[in-house]
Amino acid sequence: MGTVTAADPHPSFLADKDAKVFVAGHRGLVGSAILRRLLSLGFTSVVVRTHAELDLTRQADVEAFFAAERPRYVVLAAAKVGGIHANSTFPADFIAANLQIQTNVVDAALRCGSVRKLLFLGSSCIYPKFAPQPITEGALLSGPLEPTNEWYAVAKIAGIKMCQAYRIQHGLDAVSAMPTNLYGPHDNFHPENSHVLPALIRRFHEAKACGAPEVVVWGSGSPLREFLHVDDLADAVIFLMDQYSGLEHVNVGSGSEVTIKELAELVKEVVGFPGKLVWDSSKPDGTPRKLMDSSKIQGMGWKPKINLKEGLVETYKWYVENVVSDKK
Ligand SMILES: NC(=O)C1=CN([C@@H]2O[C@H](COP(=O)(O)OP(=O)(O)OC[C@H]3O[C@@H](n4cnc5c(N)ncnc54)[C@H](OP(=O)(O)O)[C@@H]3O)[C@@H](O)[C@H]2O)C=CC1
Ligand SMILES: C[C@H]1O[C@H](OP(=O)(O)OP(=O)(O)OC[C@H]2O[C@@H](n3cnc4c(=O)[nH]c(N)nc43)[C@H](O)[C@@H]2O)[C@@H](O)[C@@H](O)C1=O
Repeated sequence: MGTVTAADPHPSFLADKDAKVFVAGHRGLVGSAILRRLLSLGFTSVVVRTHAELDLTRQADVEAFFAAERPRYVVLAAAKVGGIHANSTFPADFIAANLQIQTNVVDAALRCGSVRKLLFLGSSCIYPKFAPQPITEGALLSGPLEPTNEWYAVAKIAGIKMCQAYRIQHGLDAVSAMPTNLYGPHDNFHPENSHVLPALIRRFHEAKACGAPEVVVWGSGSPLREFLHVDDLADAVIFLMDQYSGLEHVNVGSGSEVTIKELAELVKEVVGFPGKLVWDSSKPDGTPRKLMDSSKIQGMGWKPKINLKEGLVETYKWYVENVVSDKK
């Protein structure tokens, strides 16, 4: 790690800490974790833009930004993201914004001529609804998608293919990482549009604060989900930026799964809500199970470090200190 060899005259990512790194989406769950990790590793020239400063759906603005900044490395963590309800309610936004953002960024990265490596972030929803478990990278495009998020999934599949096509035709070192369901500080805690874990943290917290007797949880409680703390994902992203240059995307998961019922019981315990759970069966369950096979990245040497209970305790503390206190 971090060496220059005769075969490859370029330093590795981790030996190139003064190079310009563009982290797109640096205020989101994933981008903020990657930014923290890069700064703690000693990267000195991380370039960021808020959505208001640079709308990545605007091709001309993205090209102008890349031509002016000429980054050497790009991590694409900007996307239109949401949970099961947001994905099924705003399909046009999810497919259009994501296709635009990723197409503009990957193409501009090639055109500006300075980019040595780009990492694109997809999601485990790219896989077929009934893919054999645990899901290997080879399951891509082997069956129909989960209907609640197929538009988002199609955009993410196009992102993987875009990286592959630009590698094959132009030699751009563009790699793709497919994380499982993520959580941690700077997550989106919106009551309807967020993912399940931040949604439940907020709902249990607010129910406890106002003395409500029960909390409503969506669906049947039976779907299984695999959760990974975003700091573990950030480590994996840095690891792949440094170590991986392949055509195929790479799964990034924790390897352990819980039912939504087990998750709800755990959040209830961590928040300290004394009441009961009520299930709203009018809400969709989504994919019954999506446990990823992460043996490819684990075989290269990356491993997750944070278990769900400790990650949840820390995330709830962050929520109370940063989201609840901001609302006061
Ligand atoms: N959260 C999860 O569970 C998972 C996430 N991922 C992937 O990780 C990546 C990041 O997700 P996550 O951090 O959760 O998402 P967030 O919603 O937390 O953050 C997304 C970021 O992208 C920015 N952004 C969105 N649209 C634009 C735009 N048009 N121009 C510029 N910036 C924009 C947002 O800025 P602003 O807030 O200002 O709009 C925000 O900083 C995505 O590719 C997602 O698919 C993969 C698996 C699971
Ligand atoms: C990462 C992944 O995330 C999304 O897929 P998902 O895993 O189905 O996402 P989710 O976190 O929203 O739900 C997980 C499960 O949890 C249940 N559930 C219970 N109660 C709440 C609740 O209050 N909110 C939410 N959102 N879900 C709830 C919910 O009914 C479902 O059974 C994709 O759209 C796409 O964005 C993607 O790639």
